[in-house]
Amino acid sequence: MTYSYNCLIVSDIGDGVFHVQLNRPKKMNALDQEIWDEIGDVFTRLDTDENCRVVIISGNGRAFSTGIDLQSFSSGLVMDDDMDVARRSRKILRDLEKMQYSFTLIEKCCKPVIAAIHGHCIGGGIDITSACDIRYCSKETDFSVKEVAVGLAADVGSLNRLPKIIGNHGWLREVAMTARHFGAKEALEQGFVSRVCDSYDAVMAVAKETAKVIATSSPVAVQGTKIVLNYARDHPVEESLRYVALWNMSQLQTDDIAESAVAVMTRGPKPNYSKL
Ligand SMILES: CC/C=C\C=C\CC(=O)SCCNC(=O)CCNC(=O)[C@H](O)C(C)(C)COP(=O)(O)OP(=O)(O)OC[C@H]1O[C@@H](n2cnc3c(N)ncnc32)[C@H](O)[C@@H]1OP(=O)(O)O
Repeated sequence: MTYSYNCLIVSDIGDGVFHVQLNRPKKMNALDQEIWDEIGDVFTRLDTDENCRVVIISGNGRAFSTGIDLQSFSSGLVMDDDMDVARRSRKILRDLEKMQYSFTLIEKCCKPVIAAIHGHCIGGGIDITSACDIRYCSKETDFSVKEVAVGLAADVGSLNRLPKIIGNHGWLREVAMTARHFGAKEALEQGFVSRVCDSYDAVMAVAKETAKVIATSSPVAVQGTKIVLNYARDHPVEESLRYVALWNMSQLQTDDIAESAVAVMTRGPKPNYSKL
């Protein structure tokens, strides 16, 4: 599969690891409609690309992303006067759900997605990274759940996913209601990121290391783990136990288990697992 986009750079960086770079560096990867649509498209395709086992997402230039493109957002808010309230509202609903779904496709992609964050990660940048499986950042990263500062309640994932990531709801409500900026140290303390590195290059190096370990493991096991963890996050334990049992009813029949067991028992190298 070839991946060609206007606002994303997508590269196969080897060992089953793909790198998706947000690429509007002059606008600090602010999110206009085009990049929004491209994010949805690339994760739909990576989901079924059997050469891809893990994805790293990062930003080209000075930032991961400074959130919604405020220029195109404000011009998009000028509504068509010919529409009545009902029709205008239904259009807004459709547009919002489409925008939400682009980021939900990151979560739905059965390949693990690692966010390598640097510079600024603001508003929509938090929405994107909240939908990722693992978040690392560089020590100078500036974070903000900024939506309140631009007059809206965050509606494309932050308010929905952050409470599932961060245990300290008082802290979360404080940063979401004040739009206060916070740094890498605080993001680590609160569990939003799991590692802080010295620079963008160092974050990418650590992300690649983790990605490689995951990519050389059984894709049946890794993808099943993501799918089951997503389910467990949103359902009671009893239901998710049933779900994993039904899932593994088929997935335990994989050759990967016997191959893995031999490698573990003989302390041999990891097997070359078939693509999935
Ligand atoms: C329907 C709703 C769905 C989703 C809603 C999401 C809400 C959000 O995302 S809220 C967050 C909105 N973003 C912001 O508030 C950040 C705005 N940017 C800044 O505050 C600053 O750019 C900065 C991040 C503090 C960096 O400052 P500095 O280092 O001084 O760089 P600049 O000169 O300001 O920026 C360089 C260049 O990028 C353009 N730019 C940066 N961010 C955005 C943006 N979000 N939208 C549009 N353009 C942006 C900036 O205008 C500059 O462009 P020039 O052409 O060089 O002027």
